[in-house]
Amino acid sequence: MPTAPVLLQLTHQSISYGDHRVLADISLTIRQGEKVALLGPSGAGKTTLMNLLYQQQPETSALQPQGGGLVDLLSVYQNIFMGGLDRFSTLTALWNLIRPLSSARSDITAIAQTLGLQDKLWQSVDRLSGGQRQRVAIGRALFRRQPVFFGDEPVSSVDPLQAEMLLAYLLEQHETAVISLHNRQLALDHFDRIVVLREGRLCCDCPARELNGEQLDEFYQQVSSPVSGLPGNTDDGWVIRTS
Ligand SMILES: Nc1ncnc2c1ncn2[C@@H]1O[C@H](COP(=O)(O)OP(=O)(O)OP(=O)(O)O)[C@@H](O)[C@H]1O
Repeated sequence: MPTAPVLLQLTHQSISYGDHRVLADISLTIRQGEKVALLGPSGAGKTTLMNLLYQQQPETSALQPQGGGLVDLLSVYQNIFMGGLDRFSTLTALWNLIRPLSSARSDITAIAQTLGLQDKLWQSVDRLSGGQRQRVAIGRALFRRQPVFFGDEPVSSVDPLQAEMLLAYLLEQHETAVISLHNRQLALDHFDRIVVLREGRLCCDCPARELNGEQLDEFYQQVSSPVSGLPGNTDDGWVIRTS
């Protein structure tokens, strides 16, 4: 089978805030079509890494930042519409604020229905629950209609059943995805590849089928990698690193 083209690539990349090193010597290649889960303890550098990757393909990507990045005083409809702003002229977008465009309206209504938000379409998002707000942010990413999805804990505020369904839907709707999660089982069940960061370093980059929950749990506890016994190189060209 031919190897898919490289979509995103970092080579020995480091990032510091002042004298605080946040990412250290990261080399990472993501190919078209890959579904990559990004794991690691809080503060490990996942958001920083995701932003770095997103900056390589902003025009063809939808980014769902941590917290959603919604505009509180606008409605669910308007927030979802913002995902597609690039496709409309400024005048059309402004007009849409006053009177929703019929074409966008039918698309956004369909997205809201898929996300169980049809009853909230005209409500301002500051009156929604955390899980509902997160679904609006997913709707905005879906309306962006791009092949690549970056999600920073995109389903952390919804209940476990919804999290499974929404994650599966997001992965189905995007050709390539990089998603940070704290739920290790979701990562194992839904992704091809799992990348784990610890203290700004890559400590695991491995096909999901070669990992289990206990190994992933240990990344949150131990200094050394629990998969150090696994082969260093796989047929897919992924390298397992130990911290
Ligand atoms: N703008 C900033 N200025 C200074 N330090 C920052 C900034 N953004 C992040 N950091 C620091 O960089 C480190 C990595 O942060 P990052 O948000 O990338 O981690 P994370 O793995 O996504 O964490 P979490 O799982 O809690 O969201 C943290 O120590 C954080 O305090």
